[in-house]
Amino acid sequence: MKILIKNGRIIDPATKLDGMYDLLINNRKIEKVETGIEDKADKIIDASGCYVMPGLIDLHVHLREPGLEHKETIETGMKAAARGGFTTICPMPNTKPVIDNADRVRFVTNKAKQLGEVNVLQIGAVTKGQMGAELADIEEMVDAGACAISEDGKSVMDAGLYKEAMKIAKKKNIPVFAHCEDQNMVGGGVINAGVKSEELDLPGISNAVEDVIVARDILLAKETGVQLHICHCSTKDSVSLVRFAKEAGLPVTAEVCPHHFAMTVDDIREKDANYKMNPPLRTKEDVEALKEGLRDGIMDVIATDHAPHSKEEKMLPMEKAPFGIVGLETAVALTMTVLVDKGYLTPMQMAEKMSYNPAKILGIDRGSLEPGKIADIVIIDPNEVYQIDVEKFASKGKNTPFNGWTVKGSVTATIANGKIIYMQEEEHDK
Ligand SMILES: NC(=O)N[C@@H](CC(=O)O)C(=O)O
Ligand SMILES: [Zn+2]
Ligand SMILES: [Zn+2]
Repeated sequence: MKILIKNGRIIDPATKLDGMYDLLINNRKIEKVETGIEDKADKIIDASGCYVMPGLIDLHVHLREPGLEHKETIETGMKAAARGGFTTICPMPNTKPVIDNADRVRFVTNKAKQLGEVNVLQIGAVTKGQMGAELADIEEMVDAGACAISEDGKSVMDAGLYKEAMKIAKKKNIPVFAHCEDQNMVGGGVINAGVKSEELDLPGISNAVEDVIVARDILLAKETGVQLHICHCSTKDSVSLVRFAKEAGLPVTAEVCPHHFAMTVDDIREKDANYKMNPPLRTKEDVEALKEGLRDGIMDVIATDHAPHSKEEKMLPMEKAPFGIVGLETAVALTMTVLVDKGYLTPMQMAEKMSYNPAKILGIDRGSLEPGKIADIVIIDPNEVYQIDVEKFASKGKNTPFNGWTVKGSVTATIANGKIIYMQEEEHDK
């Protein structure tokens, strides 16, 4: 099967190529990237006016299977990924049961392989049942294919135990993905602590809840030498701490989620649980620091933290509803609209943060458009203006505060392992 992508703007961080070229896919691999390719192909895609980037890699999603299929399944999550331009996704282990042994890693991996072409790399838990008391079977999980370990949903509060896990991760040459939240400081908080939480009479979450664990985990990475990736950074001081770690030469990387740079706590107008996520939406000052951190290369990755929940769960009062919003099908639009279109990031930097850097963190041979590589590709129309409509999502989760937002930038096609897994058909509503 040959696919020829004509007239696109090829943006490839691996080769630093940014220009108008054609790209030919042959037998699941990229064969050549040149001007005026005239080879016969089974399918020709006209990418005029579009960006052609390496397929996006999301280091942080929640697929909810096994056990929480009413929120999302591996299948619906993979469809949402394809629609969002993602060719590789890393599901977190906070399912029911928790992914804390080799069999469960294999269960997700095998099921995903049967279902389609999106590359699904499972993350294993740090402790058994994510209970924080006893280490999970980390070595066996890595041998079964786990790409990283994480306790996402909470922090491992026992620093001694976490340090042991880090030593094993270091030995097995995998990164630790850290959810940073001091359990003893949260105090039932639901949104950012400040004027808004007082106005809405809701318990608040201070920045320090995140920052103290970011600092601790960086110091643990220093002591163990483990590759530490800090999930969903939301505060100004998180950015400063990551900057400190990088200046000290530590193997630390960090991610920012679109909602944390696209909205502030002031966007919460009423008690609507679609605005409830962990960490919470922060202040303008924090958002500015996150955007600058992304621009300046301190923050390496944009990941979605796609966290689907059912309508019923999100209809509950703010204090009772679960934390989390969906993100796979809005990430490109929000990144394009808020960062690229506004000049914070170049398209090349976007490709770095959504594909090239995640591939490097995982140590996988993807995230590049170089001839010879696996053909994982996303085509993005940077100029299409439309409204986000949750009813069009492939995800079961419709929980997002961005429904109805007017955005600029859409995914027109996604190709994984040389196969077209999504092609935009309908025009979006203007
Ligand atoms: N981010 C969230 O608000 N929720 C996530 C857990 C997590 O990422 O910490 C979830 O699993 O729903
Ligand atoms: Zn988390
Ligand atoms: Zn998460």
